[in-house]
Amino acid sequence: MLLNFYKYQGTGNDFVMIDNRKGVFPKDNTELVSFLCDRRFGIGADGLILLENDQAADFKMVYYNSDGRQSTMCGNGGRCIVAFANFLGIVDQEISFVAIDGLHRASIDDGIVSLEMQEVQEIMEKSNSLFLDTGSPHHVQLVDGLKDFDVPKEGAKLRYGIYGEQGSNINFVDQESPDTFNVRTYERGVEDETYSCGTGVTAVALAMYHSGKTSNNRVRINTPGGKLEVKFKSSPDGYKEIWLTGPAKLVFKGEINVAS
Ligand SMILES: N[C@@H](CCC[C@H](N)C(=O)O)C(=O)O
Repeated sequence: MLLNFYKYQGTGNDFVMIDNRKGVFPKDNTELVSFLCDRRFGIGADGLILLENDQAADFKMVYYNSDGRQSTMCGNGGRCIVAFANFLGIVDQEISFVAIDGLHRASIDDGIVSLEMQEVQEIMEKSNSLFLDTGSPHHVQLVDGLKDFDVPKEGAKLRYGIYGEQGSNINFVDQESPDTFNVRTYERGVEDETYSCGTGVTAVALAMYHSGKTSNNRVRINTPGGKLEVKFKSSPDGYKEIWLTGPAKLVFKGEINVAS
């Protein structure tokens, strides 16, 4: 069977995107998703995203990590599926879609996508890190020498060492200026460093504000794959109106032969 796909990337976090509005994709086929994401034998990506019909919103997003398993919310993937929906002509300026963590609003302007993330009520402070869930679980830790830090090794140690079966994504951070941070992320379910992680960048922005490293509620984040911005409102019961903004691009489209 020939499978049509589109390849998108959002600040270097890349995804196989499939229009599954006809509902023909075998959603429980972990092996197939892992093959499609394989960078040697398949298309290659950090994850795979299905665009599906939804009764209450413009569309539904189903996200898989490259290990082939469905996972929690993907911020960069959410920005890329908005660009994909715009390319397919199924949305206009103001967009809403349903993901595993609920309804999201979004907008797109000349390839730049702003995505509203779910509210965050709790940020856990540990001895040298913070932990919060921005749609996916994130460990946030300031480090010296981020540029040369062994993110795959140190990230795996923490992901498997202190976060049990569920695991967590691991973000290593250094501060560039009062409102700008550099971030490198080890991603659960990719089990390696990715060029960028949207829910991770969102977690870093909130964690840095929460711990007083910045007093700005509009935070710039540099990742190896590009620049993102997170703005938010702080309230007595947490953080809301959290918007993740950055580029999302179609790289290529194609078809791939898969066993039917
Ligand atoms: N790259 C994503 C995060 C995707 C989910 C994450 N790997 C997990 O399993 O928690 C993003 O941009 O947020």
